[in-house]
Amino acid sequence: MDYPAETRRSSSDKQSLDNKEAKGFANSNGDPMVLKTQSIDQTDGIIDVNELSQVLDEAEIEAAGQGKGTSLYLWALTAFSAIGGFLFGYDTGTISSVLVVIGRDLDNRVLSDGDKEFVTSALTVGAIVASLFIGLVGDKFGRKWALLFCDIVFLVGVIIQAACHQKMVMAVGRLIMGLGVGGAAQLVPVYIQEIAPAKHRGRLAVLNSIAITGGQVIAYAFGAAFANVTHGWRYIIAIGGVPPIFQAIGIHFFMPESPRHLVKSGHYDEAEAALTKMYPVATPQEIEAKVMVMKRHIEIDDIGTVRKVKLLWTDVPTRRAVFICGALLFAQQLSGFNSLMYFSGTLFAAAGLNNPTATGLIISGTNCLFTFVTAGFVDRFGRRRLLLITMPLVILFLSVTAVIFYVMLRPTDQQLLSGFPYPGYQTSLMLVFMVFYVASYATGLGAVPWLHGEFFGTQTRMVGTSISTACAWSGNLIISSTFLKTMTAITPSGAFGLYAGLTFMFLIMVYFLYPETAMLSLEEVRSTLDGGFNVKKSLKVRREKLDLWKKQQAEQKERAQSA
Ligand SMILES: O[C@H]1[C@H](O)[C@@H](O)[C@H](O)[C@@H](O)[C@H]1O
Repeated sequence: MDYPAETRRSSSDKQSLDNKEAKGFANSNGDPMVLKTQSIDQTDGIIDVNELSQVLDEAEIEAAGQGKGTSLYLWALTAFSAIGGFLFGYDTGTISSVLVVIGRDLDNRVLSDGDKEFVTSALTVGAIVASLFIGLVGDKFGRKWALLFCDIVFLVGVIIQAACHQKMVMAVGRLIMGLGVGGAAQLVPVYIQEIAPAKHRGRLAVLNSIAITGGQVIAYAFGAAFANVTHGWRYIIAIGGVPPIFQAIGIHFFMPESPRHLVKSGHYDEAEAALTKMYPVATPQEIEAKVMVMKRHIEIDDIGTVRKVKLLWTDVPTRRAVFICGALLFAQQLSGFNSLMYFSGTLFAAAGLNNPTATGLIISGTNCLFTFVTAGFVDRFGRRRLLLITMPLVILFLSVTAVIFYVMLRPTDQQLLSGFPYPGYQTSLMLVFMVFYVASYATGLGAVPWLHGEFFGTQTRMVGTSISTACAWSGNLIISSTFLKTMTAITPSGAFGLYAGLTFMFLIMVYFLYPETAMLSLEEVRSTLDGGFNVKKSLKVRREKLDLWKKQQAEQKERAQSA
């Protein structure tokens, strides 16, 4: 459809434009974001598009046509793009099992702790690099083509690793794979957030976290299955080549571009078609309104890469977003979960558990299972509340694990010695508390920080999330490259105690600075950071929205009953 300066609407549509009133925050200029109490009935059905998008509450436009739930197509699309998350999980998950069974296959010698950390961290370095540039690729060529690029890179990384015989070649393969992993980690949540309706945005985005953690479980399962197969680790890695091929084909034939990107590149018809499929109960007018709002934003947004990057610092609310999102993703990593993800095989083998890879499966399985809990609660319950409940539990269970380690390792002078007969009940107790720790991590810190795209305006979403994603991978690098050495330097109990202390520090930050974003439209979320971190205000707006939503639900029910 051509978008003329004027759009004709039916009188019932006009009615629905009357007396709009929605409370929001002040924008960065200090103007209230109350959008808007104004009648345009006098326009005899002809509405200027700019006027229209100013008159309509953008939150309402975002909500328009969503019906009772989210369309099957939207779920399918989210699940399909989350294959990127699955690859992130699978490729970070395989290393633990690979390191256990790799034996003398590289350079014809057993890998040292340093070698293991080196090979493990190579992927993370690649991921940091990718997260810093993939946002620009996604902005220029579109989210889906950037994701296709990641799939190709994944494949190259898989082939190099599965065929390698030297540590250095393995590291190069992991570095290349890291480019794909980091790219997907950055693109997929943003793509999902851009297509998702406000009410279910959290849940849909958490689907990506489920894919990540599910990928890790499957990596462990294959690890266990191939544990006794000669050169089984090569098969474990090679299997990871299947999903990128599948996704690449799907991207070509089925996946629509993010409507926002389509509008940006002037493909209004395609944007409309994509939105119509995503919101099957929306009227053509509602779809039009959505496209118009996007168009208006994009006109304001199109400011060039250098200015966008500058805005990360010069625009104060955006700077706050970079800080809070980067810090939370950093906190996620410094809570130490990936030390278990990458090294639980090595750790449990040293502690004397018979099947270390299967034990790792318990860890990754718990992580995945509890991410479903997040999906169930993140919108209704709120992101902030989930964090404030689960982070103290993370601290508690990490501390208990530290104490158990302390007691268990007394006979070996606080060093974990492979082959020492540690009492079985102590090792099992350690496993139990690690499982509690992982469950609380997965319900909050594991998934919520990946909703970071919400805090940025469309201008800065890609570059802003690039920075916070890079913070996640930097934290990951710190943990993966130091965990084994930290355990030697400050003892295992010291290492887990350290993670507990760091999480405590970040809990204080969340309490004072992390606003609630559940139920708010992307625009409202963005404005929560105007003039401060506005924690109290965000809670108030969320409560109002929730009340309104409940009221609407009750009215709908009443209408349905009386009909
Ligand atoms: O959100 C994910 C998830 O928690 C994964 O299990 C973990 O390995 C990643 O590092 C994290 O970013």
